Amino acid sequence: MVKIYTDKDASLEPIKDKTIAVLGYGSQGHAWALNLRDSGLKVLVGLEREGKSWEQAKKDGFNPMHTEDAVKNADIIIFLLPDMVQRTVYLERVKPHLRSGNDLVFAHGFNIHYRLIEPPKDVDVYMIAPKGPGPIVREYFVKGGGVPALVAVHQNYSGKALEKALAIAKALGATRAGVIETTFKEETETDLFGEQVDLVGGITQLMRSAFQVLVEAGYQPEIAYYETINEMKMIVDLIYEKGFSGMFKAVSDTAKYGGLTAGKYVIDESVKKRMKEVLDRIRSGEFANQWIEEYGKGAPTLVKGVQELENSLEEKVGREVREISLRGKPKS
Ligand SMILES: NC(=O)c1ccc[n+]([C@@H]2O[C@H](COP(=O)([O-])OP(=O)(O)OC[C@H]3O[C@@H](n4cnc5c(N)ncnc54)[C@H](O)[C@@H]3O)[C@@H](O)[C@H]2O)c1
Ligand SMILES: CC(C)(O)[C@@H](O)C(=O)O
Ligand SMILES: [Mg+2]
Ligand SMILES: [Mg+2]
Repeated sequence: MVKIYTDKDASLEPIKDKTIAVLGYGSQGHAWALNLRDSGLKVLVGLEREGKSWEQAKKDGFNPMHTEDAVKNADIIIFLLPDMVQRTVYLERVKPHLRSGNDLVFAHGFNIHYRLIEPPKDVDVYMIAPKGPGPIVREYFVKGGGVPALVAVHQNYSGKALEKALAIAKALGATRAGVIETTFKEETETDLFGEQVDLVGGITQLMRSAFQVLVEAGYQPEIAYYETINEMKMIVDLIYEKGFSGMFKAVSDTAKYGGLTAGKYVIDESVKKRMKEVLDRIRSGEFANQWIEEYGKGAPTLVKGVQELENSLEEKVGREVREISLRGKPKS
């Protein structure tokens, strides 16, 4: 059984007198800066320029500063910038000011694993990778809980890198749930795989395809939305809390039988075969190269895909239907 670190296995001691620079104030950045500060740590927010994130950080009571200034004043530097931005910021703003004994910290292993960032030998390099979106990392913390995370050490110059990773995980709230040790390789490859075939790519495509089939067959879009998209949350909440068997216990025998038979027909071995191809492309570095190239061209596929999604019938209908279903959701 894998070792799961919880609050009792972690102490803030190794980082309590350190200054921490959080670079970026987006999805993860705002959650980390706020959680670490609420845990009593000294946090600076470093940003490239004044703008939306800068204003938000100010509203949240930080005194945001330019990246170099945060780096010069920090012992621990946390990269919470988009993965494609981290290399340039590292080379131009972080590396020139790095001091022996600094810590470079990541929330995802992409830049280290694919060697976009190659740190000097005299710094610690480690990761705390939350297994959930940034806003939830903040929400759970505020409510007294925490989102689970993975920790990994790439370089242990001080000999204390794991203790410090666990300390940050504790300050983030992650050890209130559970933290598992991994490697940069395992985190990077599994995280990319999960978000591509399942969490972000797979689920969106599955729900949109099911919605489109019903609408194209003449059913009302609102009914199709309730059925194929809106109810997913309740089903996934049951899986989250009680596993697949718990979810199966909550649905009818008709749904069980139909689900078992049609599910395997739709998501068949050919889907698994393509999932394996996706994993191969991640492991070989082909996906990383493709994404770097796409980003270099201004990310046209990403921009077009998001626009298409935003203008889709399912999003239009969703905006109306969500108002209705959120009205019914109990406030917690
Ligand atoms: N989003 C998540 O929930 C999530 C979950 C786990 C791990 N991660 C990892 O956390 C890291 C941060 O991801 P995120 O989704 O929070 O980032 P994000 O896209 O929300 O980051 C936005 C921040 O980066 C700044 N930024 C954006 N473009 C920039 C540019 N060109 N130059 C300089 N600064 C720029 C913005 O001002 C903002 O402060 C990544 O390594 C990601 O893989 C994210
Ligand atoms: C929240 C996710 C999908 O788990 C994360 O990996 C990301 O990249 O945003
Ligand atoms: Mg990810
Ligand atoms: Mg992830």
